[in-house]
Amino acid sequence: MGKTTPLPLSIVLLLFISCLMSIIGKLRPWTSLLPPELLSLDLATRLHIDPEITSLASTDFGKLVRVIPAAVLYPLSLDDIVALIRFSFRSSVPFGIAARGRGHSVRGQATAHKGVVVDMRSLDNDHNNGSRIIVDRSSPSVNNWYADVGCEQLWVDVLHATLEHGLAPRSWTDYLYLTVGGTLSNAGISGQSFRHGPQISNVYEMDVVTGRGELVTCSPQTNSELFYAVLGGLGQFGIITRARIALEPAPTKVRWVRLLYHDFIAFTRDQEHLISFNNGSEGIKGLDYVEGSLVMNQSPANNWRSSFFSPDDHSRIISLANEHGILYSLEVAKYYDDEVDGELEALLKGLSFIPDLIFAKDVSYIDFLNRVRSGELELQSQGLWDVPHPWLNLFVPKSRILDFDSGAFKGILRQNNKISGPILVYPMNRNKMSAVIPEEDIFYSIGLLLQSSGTHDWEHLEEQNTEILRFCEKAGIKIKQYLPRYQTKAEWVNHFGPKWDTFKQRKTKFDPKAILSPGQGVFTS
Ligand SMILES: Cc1cc2nc3c(=O)[nH]c(=O)nc-3n(C[C@H](O)[C@H](O)[C@H](O)COP(=O)(O)OP(=O)(O)OC[C@H]3O[C@@H](n4cnc5c(N)ncnc54)[C@H](O)[C@@H]3O)c2cc1C
Repeated sequence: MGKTTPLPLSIVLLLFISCLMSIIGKLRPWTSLLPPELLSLDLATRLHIDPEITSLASTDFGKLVRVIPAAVLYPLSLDDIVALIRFSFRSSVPFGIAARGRGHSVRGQATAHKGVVVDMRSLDNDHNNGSRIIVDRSSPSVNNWYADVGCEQLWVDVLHATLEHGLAPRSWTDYLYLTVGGTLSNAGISGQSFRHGPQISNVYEMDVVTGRGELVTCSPQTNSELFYAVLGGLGQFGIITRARIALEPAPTKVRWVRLLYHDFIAFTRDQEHLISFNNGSEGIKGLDYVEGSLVMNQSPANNWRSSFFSPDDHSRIISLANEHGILYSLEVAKYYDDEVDGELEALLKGLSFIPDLIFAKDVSYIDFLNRVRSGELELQSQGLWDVPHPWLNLFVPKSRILDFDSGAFKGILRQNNKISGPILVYPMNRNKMSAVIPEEDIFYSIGLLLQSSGTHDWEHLEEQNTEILRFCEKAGIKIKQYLPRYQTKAEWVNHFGPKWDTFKQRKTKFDPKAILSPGQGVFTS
């Protein structure tokens, strides 16, 4: 055996110091940003400070901002979330905590500067024995059928689990790969909202961990203030861990129809007529889904939201859009099991779409609800999904929608010709909506779902958004933003309007140290 020579003392010392430096380097975020006592908690092994992990949690689908947290918690159970919030609440220097669903916000709403991001998806683990979606249809009344759902669950998984019982939620988002907790913190809107209200209007009960670290069950009957605060509450009052979602019998098929218009007045008149038959009013059951979108040069009729038209129809529509500058595509759906022709014909009778430009197809209920997924997968395969998304979502009062069309659609968007992505426009009823909306019975949801072609050229789309907002301000169009991220307190106060005082009082009650969802920027700059 060869003789081993001991390393010179200076090298041993050097190695020791470099090891120490690397450990201190790793610990630095703890010691400098979070109280070191956090390490003594049970959950410490599930708190990660690795720069690769904190970097992933520093941005979102929008790819417009970057806010680095001190750590990311991968909770094993609700106890971890309770312990973390309680710790921050009791600490002399509380730190921010943000629940992160899928991080599909676009302006850093699920981030926590120097705080802790809680990766909610990790609750979907073996520890919970796959019991995070439980369907109950034991009641004789359909109005009492529900699913108890963990808020880290994706809506697509809720759909599959409930369909096994022949049931499904009533209200949806267009895209299903969003978490239940994430959309319930905003509103969750789509073409069903005119009829059933947004997703936040279809919840019976929730479990919430408040900013004091207390786990509370709330409903319209019990702890109702917390219940109404949390739904659409931008994550400001508590982390939702379970929601009881209203269900209805699921249909098997959907007749999906698109009607094209060149006249915006006729288009909106028909949309408003169609949403007037909601929930059996005037003895007619009405449609199950009503939306609409613009068709123009850089916003083609087929896009990632859905490739509805055949190639031949698509070329025909594009050449007509070029001729008119803009076309408007009214999109409706009627659910059914056996027969739909007569009922649908009666509903669409007398509408003023361009003769012959009506297109229909029959699809399964699942394929209809999950219609955006194939477009997403295609963009992903082309490397065009993970690009900046400077989205702008607005609610515009019905009385000013024609002015909005002239100034924003026919004016700014056409002149700039910078559009790239779907542009949605569809009406909703105030009486179904509890989120922040304009002061009118009917208002339009406008979604400018734009994306940049590369990673850096999004500024010009953002300038266009600013131009649209300035136009509304100058023209006195009292819009409300959906999913906003304001920079100043004055803007938030203006956003909430008369609801601001209640919002603030509830914050003092449920999260007095302003720990939760700091990325929204409502109570933290
Ligand atoms: C492709 C795409 C399509 C979309 N389509 C629609 C649509 O049709 N309709 C619609 O309304 N919206 C739509 N959205 C927007 C979507 O509703 C929001 O992005 C929403 O935030 C859901 O995303 P998320 O689950 O990733 O939540 P995140 O972005 O992770 O979180 C959003 C906010 O909620 C908070 N939060 C997350 N989970 C919880 C929880 N359990 N408890 C309390 N607070 C929580 C976060 O801290 C953050 O402030 C779409 C977004 C994308 C990217």
